[in-house]
Amino acid sequence: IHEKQNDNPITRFQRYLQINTAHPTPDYTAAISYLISQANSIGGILHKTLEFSPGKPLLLLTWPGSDSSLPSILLNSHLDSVPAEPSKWLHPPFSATHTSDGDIFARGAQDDKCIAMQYLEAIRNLRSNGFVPVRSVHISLVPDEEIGGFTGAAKFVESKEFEELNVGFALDEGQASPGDQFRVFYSDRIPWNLKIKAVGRPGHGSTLYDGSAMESLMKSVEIVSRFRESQFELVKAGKALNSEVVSVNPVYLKAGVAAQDGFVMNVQPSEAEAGFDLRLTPTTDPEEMKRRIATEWAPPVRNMSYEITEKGPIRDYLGRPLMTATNDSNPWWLVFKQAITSTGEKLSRPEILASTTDARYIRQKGIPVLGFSPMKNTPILLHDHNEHLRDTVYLKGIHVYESLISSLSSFIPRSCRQVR
Ligand code: MET
Ligand SMILES: [Zn+2]
Ligand SMILES: [Zn+2]
Repeated sequence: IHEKQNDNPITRFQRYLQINTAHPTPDYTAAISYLISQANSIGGILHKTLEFSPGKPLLLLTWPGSDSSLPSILLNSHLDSVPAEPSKWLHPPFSATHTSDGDIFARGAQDDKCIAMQYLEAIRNLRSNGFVPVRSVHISLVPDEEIGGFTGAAKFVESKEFEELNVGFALDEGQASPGDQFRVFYSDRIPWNLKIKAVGRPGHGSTLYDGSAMESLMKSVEIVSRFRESQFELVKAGKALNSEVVSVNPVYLKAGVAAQDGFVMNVQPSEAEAGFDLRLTPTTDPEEMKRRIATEWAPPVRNMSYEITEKGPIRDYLGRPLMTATNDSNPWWLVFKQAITSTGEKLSRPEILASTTDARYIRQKGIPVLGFSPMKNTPILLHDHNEHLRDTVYLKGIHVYESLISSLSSFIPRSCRQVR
């Protein structure tokens, strides 16, 4: 009884949540050694730690299948979390406090440490029921997703270790569903970091003159805001989901001598800059977006310049948008859907994810990936204060993964069945 109290699915989840994996100093070493200890306690799971960028370890766990010639199943989860502001939380963000209501409070409870532990718990249960997978099941626990994945998943998918996995289908994180149906994501939006900069003649703070850096930048901010509104209107009118339009949100403004100390307030600066988080839909024409930025948002006639940092790929290796088919043409989709419905659960219409995940790097290789986090009747709290997950929702998710992992790992396409 004592052991059960101290070691059960909830306490094992809490222990993972208590490891501080927040940027800028995520404790990858502790997270990985904890996950290895969990894999060891399950038994029959191989582990390998890879390091593609210094100080950025990646853990690969493998539950070997009985037929290693078949493409494998990959379950991905990132190790890192975004920072939290502890003073704004009801419970410390790395306490993993379990309240009397059943909620578990922690940064990472939804995004996305839940799925890593749920994958493992599902395998633990399947193994103790004597289930043996046909296809190998791999779990990748990757660093640095929250800062773009360049030093994590992006390097991993280009490695010989990844190629050797021969992945046929992958699951990655999704997002909570406030309603009674699970959500599933077939694509992500594409993040661009945009900086626009204006230069102009400096001048006395009392003078009205044309073409100051501030005036130019403010004109641009207005134009960007109008574009933002045009997109938001479509959402508000119910014509599109958030994830089906282009979003642009200002994330910083930088200008002026006054910005440094606030004392000198009589100088109009010679440079002014704004930064935006821009998210394209998977089918947005990137060239058209660039033309808009160059001609309307940062035109040289207003002495403006811009810099776009594309955070990851836009098209796959064949030049197609990074989208996974969710129709009969994709047998994995049918297996996925069936595995969910067989647990008595419902799936809502497949969506594009408004944010962005490491799934884009795997899709770029031409591998089908679905974004899925089994959290329903749950408020969407990723990156928010008081991120939490209900214990019953977490436990239900383990059973959903048992169904998914057993179905996906034993799936044999019709064309192969005859030969066998
Ligand atoms: C900018 S790369 C993606 C980081 C994070 N997952 C986001 O969507 O914002
Ligand atoms: Zn995430
Ligand atoms: Zn996140």
